Amino acid sequence: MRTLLIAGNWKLNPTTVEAASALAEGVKNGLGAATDVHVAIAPPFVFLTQIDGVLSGSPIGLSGQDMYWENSGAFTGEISGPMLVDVGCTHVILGHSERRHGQGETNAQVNAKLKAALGVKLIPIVCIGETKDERLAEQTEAVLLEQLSGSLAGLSPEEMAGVVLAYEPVWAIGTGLTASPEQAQAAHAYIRGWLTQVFGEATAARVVVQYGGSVKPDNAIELLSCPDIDGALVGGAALKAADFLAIIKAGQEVTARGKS
Ligand SMILES: O=C(CO)COP(=O)(O)O
Repeated sequence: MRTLLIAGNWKLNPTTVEAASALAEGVKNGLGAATDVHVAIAPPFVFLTQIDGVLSGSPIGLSGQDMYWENSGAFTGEISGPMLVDVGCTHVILGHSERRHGQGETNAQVNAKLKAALGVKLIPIVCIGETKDERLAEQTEAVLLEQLSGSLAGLSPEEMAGVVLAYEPVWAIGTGLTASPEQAQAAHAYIRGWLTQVFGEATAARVVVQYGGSVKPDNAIELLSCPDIDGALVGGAALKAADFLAIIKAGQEVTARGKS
């Protein structure tokens, strides 16, 4: 079985280094040394150094929320892969819908960032997912196909095996609307099928595909129990240590029970 990855995307929260440190401390203390599921948090860039210190000695991964495809140079406002590595990051989120739709980020740009991330040995978490209108127009699979083929273009099977995908239906993000386990599993099965076709069965079986979109303590078990859902990318509920820890616990329960 793939090891579940429960990751917290803090987005533009919290607004002070004290609050960010306290949140990270709460997650670290609650988790202890447990490693049966993988855990990562993605604080805002400016808090990464401080939080790397807080996480010292814990198995929790540290993630950037984005990065640029060049390593250095005249790119005002950007953050590069080597910089993330230098401040202790292990992961980086790429192509989040809030960047695709809010900042006009394209599949080609996500692909360039992905290759740069792999180049510095960061574990990329590549986000994909359809909008409400696209789902209503029955375009979900067409949108996933375009995002998968564009964002993951040119990867070898070995590189692909080290990439995490996050299926985040845009209509479920921050809305309290969660994809039903059936809807989520169907999308994940489509993604796994595409991976099998393009990269082969052995690689597809290794790729961790998270679900994201209003994951909460009370819906985590049923989502994480789905055969092709290998973790969660958590937004709002990752801002309360107790809620995030409860989602991690759900992952640990599913892991202990095993999936069919
Ligand atoms: O966008 C998300 C994680 O990247 C999900 O956010 P919410 O959990 O707040 O819906």
